[in-house]
Amino acid sequence: MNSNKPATTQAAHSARILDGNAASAAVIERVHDSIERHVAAGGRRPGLAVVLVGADPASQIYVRAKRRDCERAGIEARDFDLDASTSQETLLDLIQQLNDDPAIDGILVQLPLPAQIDEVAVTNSIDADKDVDGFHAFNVGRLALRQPGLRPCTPRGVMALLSFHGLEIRSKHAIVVGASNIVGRPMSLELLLAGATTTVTHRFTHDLEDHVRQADVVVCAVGKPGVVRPEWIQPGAIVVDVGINRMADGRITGDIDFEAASQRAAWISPVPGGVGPMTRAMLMLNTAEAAGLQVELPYHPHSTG
Ligand SMILES: Nc1nc2c(c(=O)[nH]1)N[C@@H](CN(C=O)c1ccc(C(=O)N[C@@H](CCC(=O)O)C(=O)O)cc1)CN2
Repeated sequence: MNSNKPATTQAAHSARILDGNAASAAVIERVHDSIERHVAAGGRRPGLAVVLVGADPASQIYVRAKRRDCERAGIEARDFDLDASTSQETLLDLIQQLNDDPAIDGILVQLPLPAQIDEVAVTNSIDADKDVDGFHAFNVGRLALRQPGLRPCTPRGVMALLSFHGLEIRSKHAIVVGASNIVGRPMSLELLLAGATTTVTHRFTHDLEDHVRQADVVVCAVGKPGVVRPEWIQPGAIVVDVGINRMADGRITGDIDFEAASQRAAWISPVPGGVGPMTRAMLMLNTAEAAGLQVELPYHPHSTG
């Protein structure tokens, strides 16, 4: 070992990790505590209907994990696994039964649905008070009008992940890359609600690079590896990667090169282990709230306005 080597090499900067596994475990524990207190006091255990249509491999993984989360949280999961050829009418009939069932507090229909079924018709057929995915037009409207009710799980999970790590968003310039109904649009509403100056980019946006370069907070939800290049990220930015891309070898990766972006960002969420577990934890939280329970959270939610 050469002890005379000049100490000129600087340690490479590495971002701090937005740890979705730790944050989600903390939320699920609080949901569990609240439910067990309620049940010990003679209350009914919350019930979640978990509906999977078809056998999409990714959906099967997510639904299996959600059913496991229900066990951890003390929520009664009722499983409905329907054939890929199920008609829209059959699915709407099932949702009507679940809407009318007093033992069911939340209804989750895993997306995407097979092509013969209209997703909008299905999500809007769920009783808005049981809409634990927060996709019903009424619940999205509430979020838009600063009267949040049941909120979409992924955007709520991103906000919870930031809060869990003590990150303040108010007055920051945030960019949401991708404008899907499930993530991008409600994500922009969450950021607005938290007081961020919010830009949403989408497939018709010119000069994505210019927008990303100006952002203090980058939330990327496209589902395309490399869509945001690491060199566009402002030094010290917060990077939240919502993308989940399955590689040929079975591994999953996000939309942004994690190693390279870590050299510039102050904080970054990994894939796996970032937003995905938070999406699931928010489903548990929404179900407890739909059942009328108050859950004391392990973080201070962003103040709204
Ligand atoms: N009804 C819904 N459908 C879909 C939603 C949703 O919120 N409600 N969102 C996405 C997928 N999604 C939720 O279901 C989801 C995505 C990822 C994860 C997750 O736990 N990811 C893990 C990795 C899991 C793996 O190995 O693949 C991680 O990132 O660490 C959970 C849920 C579309 N559909």
